[in-house]
Amino acid sequence: ADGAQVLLIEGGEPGTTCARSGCMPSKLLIAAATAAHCAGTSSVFGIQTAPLRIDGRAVMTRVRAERDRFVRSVLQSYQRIPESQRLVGTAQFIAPGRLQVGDGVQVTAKAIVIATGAYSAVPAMFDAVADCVLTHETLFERVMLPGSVAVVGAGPLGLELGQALHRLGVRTAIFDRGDRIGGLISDDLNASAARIYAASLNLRLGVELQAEPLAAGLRLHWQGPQQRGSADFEHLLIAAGRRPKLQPLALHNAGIALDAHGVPVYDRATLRCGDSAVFIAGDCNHDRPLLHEAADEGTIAGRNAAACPSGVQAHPRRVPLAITFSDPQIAIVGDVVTPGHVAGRVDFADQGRARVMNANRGGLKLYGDPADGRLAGAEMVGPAAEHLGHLLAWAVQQRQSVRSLLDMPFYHPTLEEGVRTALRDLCAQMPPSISSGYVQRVFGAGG
Ligand SMILES: Cc1cc2nc3c(=O)[nH]c(=O)nc-3n(C[C@H](O)[C@H](O)[C@H](O)COP(=O)(O)OP(=O)(O)OC[C@H]3O[C@@H](n4cnc5c(N)ncnc54)[C@H](O)[C@@H]3O)c2cc1C
Ligand SMILES: NC(=O)c1ccc[n+]([C@@H]2O[C@H](COP(=O)([O-])OP(=O)(O)OC[C@H]3O[C@@H](n4cnc5c(N)ncnc54)[C@H](O)[C@@H]3O)[C@@H](O)[C@H]2O)c1
Repeated sequence: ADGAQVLLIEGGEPGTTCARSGCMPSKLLIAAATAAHCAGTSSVFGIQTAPLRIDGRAVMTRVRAERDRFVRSVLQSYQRIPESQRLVGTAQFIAPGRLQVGDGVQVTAKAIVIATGAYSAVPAMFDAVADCVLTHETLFERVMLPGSVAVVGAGPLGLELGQALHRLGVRTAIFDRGDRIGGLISDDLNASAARIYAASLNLRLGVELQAEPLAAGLRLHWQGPQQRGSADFEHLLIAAGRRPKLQPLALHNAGIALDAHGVPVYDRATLRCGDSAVFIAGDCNHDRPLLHEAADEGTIAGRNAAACPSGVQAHPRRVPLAITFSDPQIAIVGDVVTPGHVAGRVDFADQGRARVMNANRGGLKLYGDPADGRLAGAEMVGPAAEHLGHLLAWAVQQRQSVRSLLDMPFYHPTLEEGVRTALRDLCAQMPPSISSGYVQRVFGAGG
């Protein structure tokens, strides 16, 4: 990188979390689940299919075969790194700027980048049923789909995998001790999402759990302000958050400050830990644990490590964008929390194209800054949120105003017309100096 001599130290299975047990196998499972769901719900269009039969072994065979292809492709890039620049073993600091790798080799470096990822945290309360616990690291290794699964956590991971398993015929229930779903922030969209998902999933929010082992499987008890119950399951799928994988690094020897959770204190524009020559990138810094952010951070940390100490630079970061690939999808874009920002909305229940597709569920909320008329952020649960989320993120990053976005073309009949409805509503919430004079140009129905 940038002329520096580099050594890559890998302590586990190379091939990345994304390809091995994260983004790619989860999307492969979701693709199978979507195929089953479409076949099972086609009667709404007047199309009858023979009784649906899901071959769990064939589903898992395809998931693993395609997953292995993605892993192989990562490994090919890894193997293109000259052998002299790769070291296998778990790294730990023994002094600032000095690492021990595995049992033997010691490495001294002018700068060190920590990019050790994260791991699924299995709460200690499930120790008694440890034999029944699945995580994203073990689920995709299975040859068959499980018979029944209780999913702990309704964040992006629990919602994606829980819904996919349900659609593939696995008896599934999703539990969360909080009341949020898929990372949604606004109360009204979150409540609407919870209603939508609860209509098809056994979704239990705001409950505390207790698990007891059975001869085969486990019994799960749940209790919350409005509900209590128990049921037996073969497995628990833990989707209760991922923690930075920092423990093996012995960071107390690294000469850097740590926060209350043991994560290095660092600057998110440079990824540098204090004034040290240590940089931290990806899931292990617990900031934006997503693939495109981890890749950006790797580049920034690598460049700055090569230039350290005199040439360390602050790098601009992209507008936040997070997508959950559940159905309906969830997208969160930019700034959705600043007090004083105004919001415009659309409900997809009556949106033309969404009704055509029988996907008329959910809503979109756009946030704008009344001081300058700029689109600041968006939150959505609804059809094609992965695509609309991108459009909105690009608009936010380009600092587009709501008025300038309303001047863009909107084809008919499209889901984008729903975005226009929300933009119009947002424009109406802006002060007259920004909203007045806007002429609604309506070509055709829908939207
Ligand atoms: C089920 C699931 C679905 C996901 N879906 C998406 C998605 O759809 N879109 C998205 O953007 N993100 C998704 N993510 C998140 C995404 O996978 C991660 O943000 C990304 O893979 C993080 O990359 P990383 O390089 O930080 O970590 P990793 O890929 O985990 O790499 C860390 C590496 O460090 C090695 N290591 C750890 N400790 C040491 C040590 N002490 N010494 C030496 N080596 C060490 C590990 O072996 C590993 O190879 C998903 C995650 C999960 C779990
Ligand atoms: N599409 C995507 O980009 C995607 C998909 C899956 C995962 N991921 C990434 O993977 C990481 C992990 O995802 P996640 O959904 O596990 O994390 P999360 O922290 O977003 O959600 C975890 C959920 O588990 C709940 N929880 C924690 N302990 C619990 C307990 N004991 N009982 C009941 N509920 C409990 C929490 O209240 C929370 O809602 C995230 O960083 C996410 O960004 C991304």
